[in-house]
Amino acid sequence: MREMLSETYERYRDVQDGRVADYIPALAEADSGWFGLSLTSATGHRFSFGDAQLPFSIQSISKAFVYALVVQELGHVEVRERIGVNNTGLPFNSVMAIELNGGRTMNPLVNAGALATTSLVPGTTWDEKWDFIHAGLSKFAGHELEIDERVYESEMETNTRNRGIARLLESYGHISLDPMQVTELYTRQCSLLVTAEDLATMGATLADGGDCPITGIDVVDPSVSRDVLSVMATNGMYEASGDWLFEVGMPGKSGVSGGIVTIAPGKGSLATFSPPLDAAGNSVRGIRATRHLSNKLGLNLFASTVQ
Ligand SMILES: NC(=O)CC[C@H](N)C(=O)O
Repeated sequence: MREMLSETYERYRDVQDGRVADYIPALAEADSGWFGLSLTSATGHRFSFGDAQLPFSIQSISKAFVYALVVQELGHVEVRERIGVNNTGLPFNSVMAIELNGGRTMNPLVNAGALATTSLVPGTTWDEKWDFIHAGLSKFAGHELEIDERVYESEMETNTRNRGIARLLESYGHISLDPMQVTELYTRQCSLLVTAEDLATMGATLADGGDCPITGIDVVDPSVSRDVLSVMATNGMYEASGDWLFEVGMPGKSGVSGGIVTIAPGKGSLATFSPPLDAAGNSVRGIRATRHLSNKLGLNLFASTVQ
């Protein structure tokens, strides 16, 4: 397996396409050459190559895991009614997606739906809500995750658009907490530091029906994992989710710092890290490497044979 990861690394390391995100100033400092691959099986075996132990802020990938924790608390009927499960067909930070849909969010994996999902986190104070998110995402990863305070401050200074989205949802009555508090919580969850190895473990927890294969801790129920994976399949790569599912054939979730986590249900998870992004905000090397490994390992859920 390690040879297959190293072959994939060599195959795509020289790809020069894509641009490192710079709308959050601290993210612009990333090296465009960073490239890491990690795979964790549902039985807890791990294989890594390249910059798989380099920490980066989790960004949008946090949305899938906070959604899991909220569905676990509130149940999938209520969360589906409130947040939705359909693709917007629009960029991740779209305001139009709200306006075109009667003031409602469409799904939990773009900013509007993620802010609304974070507003449903249990707890009476901001600190309690934050502890819930922090402890929950750490359980998925199998150890306590740290915060990148620099990324947090940098995004807090520039996240006027997300504050606007939260305020717009408030105007429609579709957010369950003060919009500024929600934006802070959401920005903080996006600033948690992970490595590709952590992401692969988080994904393997979903692949294994909610049990972390490294610690054995039961983080969410199997029915919650199932819901999260279906929402990742339809929305995990924003408006490019159809292209992704067509090419890779597995649920995945990306973030603007360059991470992608992909889940082979029942089998395990593959995580990639490479900062240069395409126009939709998905890692260019990450997409190519995952597509290649999906084909090589026969992981496409829609394929009957290895092609
Ligand atoms: N696509 C992303 O990873 C976006 C996350 C980022 N924190 C934002 O809200 O803009």
